[in-house]
Amino acid sequence: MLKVLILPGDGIGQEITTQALKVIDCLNADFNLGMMLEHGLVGGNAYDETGSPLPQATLDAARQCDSILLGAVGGYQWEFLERDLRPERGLLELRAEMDLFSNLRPAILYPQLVNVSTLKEEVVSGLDLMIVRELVAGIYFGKPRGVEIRDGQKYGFNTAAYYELEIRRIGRSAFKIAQLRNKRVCSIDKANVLEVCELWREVMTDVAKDYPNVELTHMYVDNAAMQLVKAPKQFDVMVTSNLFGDVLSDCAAMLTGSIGMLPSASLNQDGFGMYEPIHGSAPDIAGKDIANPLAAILSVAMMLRYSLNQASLACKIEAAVNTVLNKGYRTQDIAIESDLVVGTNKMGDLVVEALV
Ligand SMILES: NC(=O)C1=CN([C@@H]2O[C@H](COP(=O)(O)OP(=O)(O)OC[C@H]3O[C@@H](n4cnc5c(N)ncnc54)[C@H](O)[C@@H]3O)[C@@H](O)[C@H]2O)C=CC1
Ligand SMILES: CC(C)CC(=O)C(=O)O
Ligand SMILES: [Mg+2]
Repeated sequence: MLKVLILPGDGIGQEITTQALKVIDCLNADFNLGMMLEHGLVGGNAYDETGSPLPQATLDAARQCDSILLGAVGGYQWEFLERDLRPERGLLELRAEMDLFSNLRPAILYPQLVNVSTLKEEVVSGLDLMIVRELVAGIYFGKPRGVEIRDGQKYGFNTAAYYELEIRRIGRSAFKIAQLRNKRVCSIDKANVLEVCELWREVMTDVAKDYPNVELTHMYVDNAAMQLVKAPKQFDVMVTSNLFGDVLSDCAAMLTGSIGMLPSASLNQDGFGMYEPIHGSAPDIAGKDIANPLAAILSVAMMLRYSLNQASLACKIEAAVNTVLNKGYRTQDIAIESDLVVGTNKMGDLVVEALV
């Protein structure tokens, strides 16, 4: 029996996870998946109920399950809490506690959405790139950090830091993935300015020696942002640090039509994973039944493929998403005038219908 911990979180996290659960229920009922679900709290909801954005019970459950499915965390009402109590801190801690250092963010343009991308068809059609983001170190975790009074005024500071081993292991993840794809890794850094990136580049170059069939190139992050918009199909695998990966993956998401289309996997050394859409809790649209649940549903597909050894069921989910898009159904974020616009719930139902 596969045990999966469900952490819907806040805002649209709740609505989109409900749709992903419909898909899991269907796979359990009709395809004998045998997935047992446990539900837990994380983020703002967890803070409201327990006083912590990552309750001990959630962490204990995370340590005892085979995989985690997470919605999203955060919301306006928690923005003024002390930083360690904020929803985002709960998610960051969960990633760190489970050592989920390898964050895979595939940006794939479904052909049905080519006209929804903000870029021209010839620039984006056929886009299939993989962003490999380091997830448990770098400036999101570096110390010292804080805001204090210096020289009679407020002074804010964070630390961008990587150990060689932290760079080496994310490098290996990227090269291994590239070996299964088009055998090209582009490492993104800012080595012209930052010492930490100088080390990043040096270590990536060294890791590359173990993967002679994969081509390694380097690119500065400012240029990478431009190239993603100018000629995104030049990339196969992009490997980068925590902050740069966070920013570049939101950018890449828009090439596919919407941030509501991008799933992700966050893996540790043993292949244990947490799966979540790359978007946040979208408080601006929460509770309106308009959020796109496809990133959450496609995150279930990634879970089946990367952690649960069920690649054929993963393909079934992806095929079902394709079928629904082929029929012209769209949530608002990926709709153009001629499409059949449906809500979050209906989109979940349509994917389930296409599955069976
Ligand atoms: N992994 C996580 O849980 C993340 C949490 N956050 C948190 O989420 C909250 C909102 O942050 P934002 O910067 O606004 O980022 P966001 O990703 O939540 O939203 C950005 C924009 O994209 C839209 N959007 C996002 N997901 C969508 C979906 N599935 N369907 C249709 N439209 C969608 C939103 O309506 C909004 O206009 C903050 O509290 C932030 O800290 C942000 C990013 C990641
Ligand atoms: C902790 C999250 C709010 C960071 C983020 O934006 C992300 O992981 O995509
Ligand atoms: Mg982000």
